[in-house]
Amino acid sequence: MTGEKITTNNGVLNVPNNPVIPFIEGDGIGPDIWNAAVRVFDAAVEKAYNGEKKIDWLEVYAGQKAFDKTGEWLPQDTLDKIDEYLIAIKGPLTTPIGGGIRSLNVALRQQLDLYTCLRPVRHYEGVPSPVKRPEDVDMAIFRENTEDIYAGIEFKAGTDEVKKVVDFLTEEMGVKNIRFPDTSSIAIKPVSQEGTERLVRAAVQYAIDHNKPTVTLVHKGNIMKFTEGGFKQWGYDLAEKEFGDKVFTWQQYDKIVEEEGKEVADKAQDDAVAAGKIIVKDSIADIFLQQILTRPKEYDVVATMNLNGDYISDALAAQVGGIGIAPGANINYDTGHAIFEATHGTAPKYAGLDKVNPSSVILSGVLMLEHLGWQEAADLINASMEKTIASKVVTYDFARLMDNPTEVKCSEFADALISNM
Ligand SMILES: NC(=O)C1=CN([C@@H]2O[C@H](COP(=O)(O)OP(=O)(O)OC[C@H]3O[C@@H](n4cnc5c(N)ncnc54)[C@H](OP(=O)(O)O)[C@@H]3O)[C@@H](O)[C@H]2O)C=CC1
Ligand SMILES: O=C(O)CCC(=O)C(=O)O
Ligand SMILES: [Mg+2]
Repeated sequence: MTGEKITTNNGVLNVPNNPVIPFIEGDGIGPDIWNAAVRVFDAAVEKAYNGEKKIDWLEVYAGQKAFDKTGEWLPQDTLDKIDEYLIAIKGPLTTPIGGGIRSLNVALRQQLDLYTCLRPVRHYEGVPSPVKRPEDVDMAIFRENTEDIYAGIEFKAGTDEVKKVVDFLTEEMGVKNIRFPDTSSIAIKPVSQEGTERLVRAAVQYAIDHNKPTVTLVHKGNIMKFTEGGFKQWGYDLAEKEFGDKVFTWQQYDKIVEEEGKEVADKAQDDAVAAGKIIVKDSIADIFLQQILTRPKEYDVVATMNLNGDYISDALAAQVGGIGIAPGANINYDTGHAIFEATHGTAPKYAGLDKVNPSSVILSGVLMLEHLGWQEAADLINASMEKTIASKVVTYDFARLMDNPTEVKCSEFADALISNM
């Protein structure tokens, strides 16, 4: 290992020319996409900086590969290394359904307290899409990454544990509406003011930094009044308290309507827009899922809880070509820790076939390069991605939706990206 550590000073990253960056290859299609992606990253960095900068990749283990080597699915050494080197990148990891280990992806986010899952969604010209105007989709999803039902607090039907929970709820808390108490599993959904505030703070700051006109708080607060409704309330309060005259919220709008009438409120909102303030609004999750299809232009930055964010990110990805091209990052803006990762999973039926689209992990790497301040290398990959797709050289997922494509393998798509840089 010849590289140096990335460090942080008062929230500002200090990136050496040869940073050590840990990577987790991932399960299933992980090795296929990682082997393609790493060549693209190295080529872009080499070309952008003429050899002055170079990433020193450090493999760390999680998932099946870790288990085969160490008998553990998520070794402490992996967490320690990411903690030490601050920035990492990973492929997808398998989570069994209905039993077995809990998600390693979620464990990494929780144990390193990577409270923001940032998933920007935009269209690359030429990418096939099921909607008429995919170019209207340009959103950044801020998904809370440590709370909600992803906390994994669940009690299985038929166990002594769930019986205790049901007895406590019915006997001590006066709960009368567990429909089938003897055969229910129970899950707990913690959503906190602190968790909400740090996520919404990051989302509004992102809107300011990236010149985005709106932030939308997405919730199901009509039904889950204190968790999802709390998220909405704490989110609005935080925006008003910490961002003052940089924002105008729908909560402020409603108050003006109540006190001075709708005309005055409309004028206040128009004035706020004219003054370049960010409009902070909210939407209930079900109608939001309709409106991102019918009126995507109305949404820019989206702040939401863990489960909503998981659903919304795959749904939005579909509108711009699917999860094969949807990048993501898990970030703690306070400590500087971040793990960049594809939005999709391990797609086991394609594992080892050198077939799938590596763009999701490649564009996650682009987010990482931007995060490091290596914009020139990020720009090279973005431009090459656009050029390659425009020339219809694509993997199977895009090829099946295009007229006259040149379908290439995962590794060949990486070759094309490199030669088009
Ligand atoms: N962050 C992570 O590590 C994540 C892990 N997972 C885990 O992955 C496993 C499998 O999950 P599953 O729900 O099947 O979802 P996956 O995302 O693994 O795959 C579902 C489908 O999405 C398409 N797809 C996925 N990746 C690509 C790609 N790179 N290029 C092109 N198409 C792609 C394929 O569609 P088609 O069949 O149409 O070709 C695939 O069959 C589970 O264990 C799950 O828990 C899931 C999500 C995230
Ligand atoms: O951890 C998993 O297996 C799934 C996670 C997931 O779907 C996501 O983060 O988008
Ligand atoms: Mg998901």
